[in-house]
Amino acid sequence: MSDPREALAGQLAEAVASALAEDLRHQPRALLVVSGGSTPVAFFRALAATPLEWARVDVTLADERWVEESDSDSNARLVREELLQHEAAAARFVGLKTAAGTPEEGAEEAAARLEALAWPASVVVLGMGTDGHTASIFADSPELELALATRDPLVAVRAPSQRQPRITLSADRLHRARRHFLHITGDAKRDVLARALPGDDARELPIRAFLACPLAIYWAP
Ligand SMILES: O=C(O)[C@H](O)[C@@H](O)[C@H](O)[C@H](O)COP(=O)(O)O
Repeated sequence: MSDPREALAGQLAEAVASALAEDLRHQPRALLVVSGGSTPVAFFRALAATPLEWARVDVTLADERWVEESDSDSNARLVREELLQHEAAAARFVGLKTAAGTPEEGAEEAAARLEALAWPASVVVLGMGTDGHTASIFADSPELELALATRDPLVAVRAPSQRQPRITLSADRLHRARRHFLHITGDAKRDVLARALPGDDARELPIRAFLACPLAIYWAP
């Protein structure tokens, strides 16, 4: 029997590629917003191998750790190494990390880069932590309420639970997409999602800010 997580990654890649292709029939460029972390690797590899007019696709991140791309924690590095390969190498990547020393100092330049992209995004792919965070909207961060409420595109985040300062697309900006996918695996995340679904306080479990997008949930054991 095939690995359920590999099968899920392939199904998600198929759905995302189909969404991008559909939008490219009606507009000059299509925007894909992806999350980092470990879960997306199989999805990125499957999507990278998918034929598409990638030269007309912009890719950006839902969030970024404020580290150099040489750092193994960099989401930009993950995207370049796992997604922007093969067929998808032709896509235009717009990262969130700038040369500024902190995300607070870099947010303005990063926001200017984002404004040039084809909003609303065709697709936003979210992950989720077992604390219910998504992107870098963390329940323990002092910037939580701002990230949930601001209409600014980006928020600098300093969550005590996280090793590095981060920058995240705000909930408002993440909502500016035609399609939202949640890509999670394992029983622990399934249980967190089960706890999130009946509630509505996104301050407790930030994933709740996206449960009515509508949201296509891609989960495997
Ligand atoms: O930068 C990040 O870490 C992601 O954007 C983050 O929101 C991720 O989706 C979750 O933390 C899940 O991460 P895993 O896939 O590693 O469990």
